[in-house]
Amino acid sequence: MGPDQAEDANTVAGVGEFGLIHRVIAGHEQPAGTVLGPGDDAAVLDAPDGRIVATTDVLVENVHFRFDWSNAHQVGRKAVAVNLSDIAAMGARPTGLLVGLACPPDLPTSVVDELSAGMWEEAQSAGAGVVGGDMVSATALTISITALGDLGGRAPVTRSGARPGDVVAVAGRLGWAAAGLAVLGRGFRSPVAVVSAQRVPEPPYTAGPQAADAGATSMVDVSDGLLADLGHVAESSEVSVDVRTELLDVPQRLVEVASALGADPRHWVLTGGEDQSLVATFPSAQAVPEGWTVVGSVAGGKGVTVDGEEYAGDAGWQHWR
Ligand SMILES: Nc1ncnc2c1ncn2[C@@H]1O[C@H](COP(=O)(O)OP(=O)(O)O)[C@@H](O)[C@H]1O
Ligand SMILES: Cc1ncc(C[n+]2csc(CCOP(=O)(O)OP(=O)(O)O)c2C)c(N)n1
Ligand SMILES: [Mg+2]
Ligand SMILES: [Mg+2]
Ligand SMILES: [Mg+2]
Repeated sequence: MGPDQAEDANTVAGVGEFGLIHRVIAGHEQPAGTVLGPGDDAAVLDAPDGRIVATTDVLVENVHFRFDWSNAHQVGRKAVAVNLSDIAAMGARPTGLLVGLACPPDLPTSVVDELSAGMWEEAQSAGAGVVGGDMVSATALTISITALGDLGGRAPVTRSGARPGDVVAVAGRLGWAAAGLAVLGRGFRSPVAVVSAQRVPEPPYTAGPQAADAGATSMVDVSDGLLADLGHVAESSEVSVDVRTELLDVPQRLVEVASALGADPRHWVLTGGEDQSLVATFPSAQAVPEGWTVVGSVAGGKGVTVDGEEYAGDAGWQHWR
């Protein structure tokens, strides 16, 4: 760090580790169930049924977000949303978040403030709070979040419970964030509906516990792409999954954006990540709760097909490819 950064009270280096921690832990009311929030060596959360769900996702600047595409508040919301969709995908309700922030020294403190505000907004929308974290120096802004959730006495819905004869259903949007990524990647900022979806996903948090209560046999959130994430269910459950395109909604908005960009909207719906929707399997169509749409079925065998055929393109996002 140069002396300039240490002296500039508006950068993270100027404020220092503990100054930064004070900024983010003050001024928020913890939800009921948080016995002890940030400030001690660990947080304490009530876990009435004695079982806690825990998950971690890391976001790195220029890999998961760009500040010329999104502002810090939006990035904060997204960082929380991608974690809380994993909690929902187990059939649980989010309770608390632990936020690891690795900041370059010249990062303005205003960015940390906005990130923190966005995180709190998204957390509170799902009934959770930020109960702790860590602040360190780094060369690239990195956000590592651990989310905790309460199963409320439910059995966890895993990736491995799908059975031949089950139906596959989706709650939430598909393809919107991918359309937004394509738009932003070409230097455009509109249409705002798809760009907003890329900036801040809208996971159907309550649909996770709802599906669990309805007897979902397996569930996963769609972070990498419907086909890619169903691939994890198929592998873990030792079944095959077929997605029927006649059951898949390809929204008019996506059709329009795709036609402007010369892209295939169906490809976004099938393989686009980052909408953080939920896909689950249910023993029958009658068991599928309101708000969920049947998109396919489970059979014996292996792998994921579309209309009975292997999909020609990539099934979803993979790092280092
Ligand atoms: N470094 C790691 N150490 C241990 N487990 C890991 C690590 N990275 C990923 N996992 C586990 O591998 C599984 C798949 O990870 P991932 O594809 O990131 O899931 P998701 O898309 O739900 O975030 C998860 O159970 C995750 O906790
Ligand atoms: C700057 C930028 N480039 C590319 C993307 C697209 N992108 C980055 S990560 C990702 C998939 C999901 O992220 P991952 O880290 O795999 O989350 P997980 O599956 O573990 O939940 C996608 C589609 C983006 N959001 N921002
Ligand atoms: Mg992950
Ligand atoms: Mg997941
Ligand atoms: Mg992934």
